[in-house]
Amino acid sequence: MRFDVLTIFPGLIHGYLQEGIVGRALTRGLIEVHTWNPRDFSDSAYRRVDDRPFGGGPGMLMMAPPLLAAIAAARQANPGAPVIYLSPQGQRLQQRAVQDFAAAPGLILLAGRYEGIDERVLAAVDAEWSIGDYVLAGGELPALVLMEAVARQLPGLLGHADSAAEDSFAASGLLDCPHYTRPEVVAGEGVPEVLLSGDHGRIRRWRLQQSLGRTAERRPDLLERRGLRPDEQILLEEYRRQRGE
Ligand SMILES: NC(=O)c1ccc(NC2CCCC2)nc1
Repeated sequence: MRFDVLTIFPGLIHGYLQEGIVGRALTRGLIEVHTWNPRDFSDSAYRRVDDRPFGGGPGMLMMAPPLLAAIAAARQANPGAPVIYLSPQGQRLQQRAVQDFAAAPGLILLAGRYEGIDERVLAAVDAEWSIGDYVLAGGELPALVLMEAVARQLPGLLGHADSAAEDSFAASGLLDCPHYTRPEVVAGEGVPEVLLSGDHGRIRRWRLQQSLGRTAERRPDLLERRGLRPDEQILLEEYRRQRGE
């Protein structure tokens, strides 16, 4: 899958991609990442990409012409890829959308800087997405978040076991259960004995029960939307009894 990122700080994108699973996906050729710097598309002497806002107001805005030219170049290089602008005004990114993006032929990600971009650029943008309700100095981190979330969905990236487990929770719509590894005792705290029992049916049941309980406690909104199977309802009631709720 090919990602094209439009950014005046290409180093931020390439730097992050040296490590981790996205870095590995790059070296393994599972993904390609190209950056386009709007400065290279500026027709001004000083490669200007920003200017003062009409109507006044603090800070600077990114000018439309360099961004529109960079978008056109990226579309040429990544045909069929949707152009996505990362901003707090966008739709909230959730796992469902990540899975849909993973099926796209490619993605072109526009990372803004300064106080934002000229509104007329949005005529060349297919969708606006937000990674959360907070404001960052640039769209590069949101672009990297989207790229990593999508890359993890690509077959062959995580290796069979992990991606299957991951999907089970993403598909289950529940929060993850607690995890433990060696050493068995940490600061006097042991590991739930069920996990040492070797009884895989019991372990699966305990993990589902923990996911249900934690989701009910921390994200009741997720349960609202998802609903519970009768067997899950029973597990959750038992969880609550054990917790003395
Ligand atoms: N929540 C977000 O996904 C998000 C995206 C971009 C951004 N800042 C950018 C947007 C235009 C100038 C800086 N802040 C936050």
